[in-house]
Amino acid sequence: MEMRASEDMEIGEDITPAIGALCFSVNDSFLFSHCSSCFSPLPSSLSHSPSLHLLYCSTRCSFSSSADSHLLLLLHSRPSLYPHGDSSDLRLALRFLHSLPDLRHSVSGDRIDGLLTNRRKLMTSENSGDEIVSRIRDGARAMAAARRMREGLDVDILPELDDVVLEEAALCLVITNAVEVQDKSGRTLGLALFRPSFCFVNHSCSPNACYRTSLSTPQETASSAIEATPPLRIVPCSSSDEDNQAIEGVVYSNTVLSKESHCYYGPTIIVRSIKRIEKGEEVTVAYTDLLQPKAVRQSELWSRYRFICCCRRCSASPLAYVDRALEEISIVNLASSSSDISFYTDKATQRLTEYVEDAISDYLSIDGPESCCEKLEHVLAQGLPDGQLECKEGKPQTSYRLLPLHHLSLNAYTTLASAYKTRACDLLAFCSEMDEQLFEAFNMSRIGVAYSLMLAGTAQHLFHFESSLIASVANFWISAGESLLTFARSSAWSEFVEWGMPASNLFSIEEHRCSKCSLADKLQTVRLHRQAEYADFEDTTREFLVCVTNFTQQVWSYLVHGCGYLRSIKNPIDFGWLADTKHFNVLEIDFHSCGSDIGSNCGIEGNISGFGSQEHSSSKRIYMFQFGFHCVLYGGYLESMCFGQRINRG
Ligand SMILES: C[S@@+](CC[C@H](N)C(=O)[O-])C[C@H]1O[C@@H](n2cnc3c(N)ncnc32)[C@H](O)[C@@H]1O
Repeated sequence: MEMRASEDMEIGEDITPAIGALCFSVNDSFLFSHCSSCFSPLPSSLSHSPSLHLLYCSTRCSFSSSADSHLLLLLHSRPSLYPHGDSSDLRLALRFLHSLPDLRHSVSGDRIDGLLTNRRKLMTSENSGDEIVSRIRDGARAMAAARRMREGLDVDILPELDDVVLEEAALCLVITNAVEVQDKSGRTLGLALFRPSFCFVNHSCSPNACYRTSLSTPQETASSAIEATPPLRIVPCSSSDEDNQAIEGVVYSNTVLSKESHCYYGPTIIVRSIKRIEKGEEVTVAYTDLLQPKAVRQSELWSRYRFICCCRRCSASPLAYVDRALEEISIVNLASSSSDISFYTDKATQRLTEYVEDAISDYLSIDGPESCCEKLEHVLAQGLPDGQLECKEGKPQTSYRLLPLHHLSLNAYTTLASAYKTRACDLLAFCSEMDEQLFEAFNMSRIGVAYSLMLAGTAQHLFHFESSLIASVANFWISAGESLLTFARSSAWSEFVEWGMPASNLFSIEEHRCSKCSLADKLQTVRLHRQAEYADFEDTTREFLVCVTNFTQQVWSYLVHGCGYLRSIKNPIDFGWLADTKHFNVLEIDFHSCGSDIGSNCGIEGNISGFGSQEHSSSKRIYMFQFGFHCVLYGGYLESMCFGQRINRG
């Protein structure tokens, strides 16, 4: 089953109305703070009285009589029943089963009520050792026990595996179709199963659509019911008779769906085009993070959905540039036969992955951010630490380095941007006036800003080759912009700039409006007309890049002062030298020949006092502010393409 466009569509158009959820469930961690029915935050009087029962915000919401509350009691008294963590998918599967009017008529082949369970593929005997299979088995037994408990039956004797086929199928259906639901701040609150119009949309690693979820309370839903609803512009399609039979009657016509979607409250989902789509073309979304290399995407898709993606990007031969960039490491001084290359590359990649993951996990431990920064900067600057990869006897020491666009480098930038920010906040919490710690905190924020720019710049480069990366790029530019704005507005500047200006001067966007680009006007149009004009997208991007190239020249060396790895990056928004194929030869690549000068130093050297006083100039601060303003505007412009009206940030 798949969904095809019923008409031509431009970039940045909603292609479905708000599709309602069939059922939804909050994550375990929000059970006592959010309504189990509509996900709205609970009044503090309720959320401060921990209970083993599900909590609801109103009587209207407390209608559920599925076995989900019994499941919670059961898992609390017998945790060994389901030792796999969060139970929201089990509760969602129970709610789904409970919502079916007639189970006998709902099950058809590998589908329940038209939705694919994928149970046949997920539970085959050759997969029996997989983690997901034991999770489904244990989950299905716990669900069956909870259903027995609701019927008042004995739960001391656990049901046999053969007796939990329906529960197993419902859980497989949830794993195959459910989507995470976020609140306005981007926190994942829970899971939802949406109507078939969304569930029939397949995956691609170069998708032409994306989706956004939103939440509404019963009151908001009632008031929005009077608004005009956009049409459903996709239709289900299948060449299989079995599928067509199974979905008969469950796919709603445009009119019915338009009306019915307003009967729901809680999560809704809207699909939106991120590329031009022609009538009859399949509409696809991403089920996995598109900034991962092919092997990682394939492995994730296989373990959860059991399919091998054959999309345009995955089947490109030779490998698509973006995928090469995300996975290729540089090997310097490799003196071995060509047959050994892939052996060493695989081994080095495995070690680099372990090393980076280990460093990232340090972040959450006590004193973690500091050790995390040290390790990550070390691996970025120097590659695998000595002795991490055994070499054959007599071979010269080989160096394995991550290239700046490698997916592990991208993960490292994300973590470093956040770790430096955390370290700065921690330091500021303990320092009063101008002292060493204030300098250090300022230093940390500065490097954090530089890493967030690296992330945005590298993603922008990849986006040029793979336009479906738009949502990530939007997010990275907004984060980089927000970091720059916060840094420029920081009151610590007044300690360094002799003829400093008050930070309040850096709040007026109008005063600093750019005369060289039209980004601010573009976003204003989006706000006024609730729809952007994306026809001149390429021109807008070009204008933005011209402006930020200028800002980069003004502030980059200041931002990366004293940071060994970042100093080796000449320009964080120009990675054109990497796209030059000759540099991609794994044997030839050498940072030094690519305009980089990674030395033995990494991490921050010295402190801010090492700067000349002219470095902390008011003009630097203003450039920083204008740079941030551009990044937030451009990120907001891209975000409005992917998500419509969610352009409230900045
Ligand atoms: C949410 S459903 C999508 C609709 C589904 N094709 C159907 O028939 O109902 C997810 C399942 O669809 C299938 N699927 C999605 N994208 C696919 C792709 N690119 N290639 C092969 N199978 C895919 C997988 O079986 C996956 O578990």
